[in-house]
Amino acid sequence: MAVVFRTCKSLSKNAIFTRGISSSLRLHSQKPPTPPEPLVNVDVDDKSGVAVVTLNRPPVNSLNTPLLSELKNIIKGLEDNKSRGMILTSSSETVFSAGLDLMEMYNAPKDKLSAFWTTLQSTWLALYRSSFPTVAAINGHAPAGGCLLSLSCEYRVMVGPKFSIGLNETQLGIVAPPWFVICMRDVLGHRQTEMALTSGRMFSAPEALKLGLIDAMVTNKAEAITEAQKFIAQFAKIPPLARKLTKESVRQEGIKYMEDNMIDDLQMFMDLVTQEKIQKGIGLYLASLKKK
Ligand SMILES: CCCCCCCC/C=C\C=C\CC(=O)SCCNC(=O)CCNC(=O)[C@H](O)C(C)(C)COP(=O)(O)OP(=O)(O)OC[C@H]1O[C@@H](n2cnc3c(N)ncnc32)[C@H](O)[C@@H]1OP(=O)(O)O
Repeated sequence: MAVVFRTCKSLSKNAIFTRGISSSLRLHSQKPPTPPEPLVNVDVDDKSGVAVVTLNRPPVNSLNTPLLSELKNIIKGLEDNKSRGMILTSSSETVFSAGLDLMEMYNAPKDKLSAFWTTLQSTWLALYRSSFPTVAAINGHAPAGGCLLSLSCEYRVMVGPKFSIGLNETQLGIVAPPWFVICMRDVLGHRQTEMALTSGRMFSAPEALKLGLIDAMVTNKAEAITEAQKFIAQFAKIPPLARKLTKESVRQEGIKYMEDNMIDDLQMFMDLVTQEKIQKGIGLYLASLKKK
């Protein structure tokens, strides 16, 4: 797996920024400061043109505005570079993503809350409608927003059996927005989605496989990446434009929902999340996570 520098340069603003800073600082000081780790890494394979995109925000890859923004820029960069495919995975050994960063929603000023949700909306749309094949290599727990990212890809390979996945929002006293529901329904169908979402149930990898929430279960990350590459390889001989238009057609409901309802969806989020009892609930949940 090789990092294509030209691609990375155009993909990660962070990469250009850190290179620029460190080379100029070297003139003035002995020890250049360590550049910050990117929140999302991207490695493009020279031969296949497939990108492995790795969420890298320890400890649990909770999705905050900067991470989502970086992910969106990477997806846009891959589009511009006519990527052959993208595999989304995590640098953590136990967590794919803990979902939305609850700190972004707790006692947050309205402008930050609004920026957070609109970044989530646009990042989701970029991933959901991406023209290239997408696979989630789910190498750890994937609750809520972590599950949403997985569902937005075309194929899911999960490391099992001990990790879990699901949309657990109702357990937290919050409501999965309609586009989360559409994503789940795309994959599970109406009845199983209703059962899963109303209970906020988290599924073990074997349960998820049985239900169809994931497509394959493997025992480690390397196997997950190999399976993901195999899925993407099957599109090598399919004309990309036909594939892209077909994907858009199949996913039209979700795409249209978001395009037509961005502002209303933001309003619903703001109205719900700023309620006192919801804030209290998020605070208690965060405290329970920290007490563990
Ligand atoms: C009708 C239409 C209405 C429309 C309205 C829309 C409203 C929708 C609003 C919100 C939607 C939200 C979706 C979400 O994604 S909410 C997030 C839900 N996530 C979770 O429930 C997962 C919580 N985390 C865990 O279960 C675990 O952390 C786990 C991922 C299993 C990993 O466990 P472990 O490895 O043991 O790690 P720790 O639990 O010890 O966590 C380490 C530290 O990370 C902090 N943490 C964990 N998760 C989050 C998070 N999501 N956000 C922020 N911080 C998180 C945790 O507190 C630990 O912190 P510290 O080290 O300081 O103790």
